[in-house]
Amino acid sequence: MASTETHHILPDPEFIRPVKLLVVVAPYYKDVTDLMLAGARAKAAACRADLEVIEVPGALEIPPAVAIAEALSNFDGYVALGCVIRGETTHYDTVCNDSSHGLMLLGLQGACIGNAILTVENMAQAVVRADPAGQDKGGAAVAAALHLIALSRRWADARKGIGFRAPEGASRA
Ligand SMILES: Nc1c(NC[C@H](O)[C@H](O)[C@H](O)CO)[nH]c(=O)[nH]c1=O
Ligand SMILES: CC(=O)[C@@H](O)COP(=O)(O)O
Repeated sequence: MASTETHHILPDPEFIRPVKLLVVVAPYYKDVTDLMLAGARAKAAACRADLEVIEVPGALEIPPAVAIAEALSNFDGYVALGCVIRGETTHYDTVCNDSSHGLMLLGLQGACIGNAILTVENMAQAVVRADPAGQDKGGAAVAAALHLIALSRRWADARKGIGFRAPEGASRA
């Protein structure tokens, strides 16, 4: 008669790979991105994720930096930190639309990206959203990237049968 015993399969420690995140910061408004970086670091520490931080001149350079890293390095995911404040011309629209659209295109190709490029009317709006004690958009972007990484690993490992090892003698569930 078939055993009715339930075998609890355990995550195999060798398959719990630490997460490597690349944080791409555009310090066009450094006081704002410093706040978001503090929130990002706190969230990453709480989730035991490793962070590497690089800077680019502005928000328009964030998607290309992510694309280069995705092509040439081995990060599990990316966090975009930037702040775009409307000026006198339509350049605001270009910077906002092209930076967010660029990240979305990379995401649709499988890059795990949390986007905290703030697009605001003034500095007061930016600070409220950047402050870890406020809306903590930097921490939220880390959480978003980690969520996508978890999904990616869940389905990749399932496809390869990786991640779980039944106890000795147990039949694989
Ligand atoms: N106005 C803002 C910019 N503008 C700069 C562009 O992002 C870009 O670096 C430049 O056009 C050179 O390619 N960047 C921000 O991050 N925030 C702004 O408010
Ligand atoms: C978001 C921008 O590109 C903006 O800061 C540029 O200011 P302006 O439109 O006054 O040239």
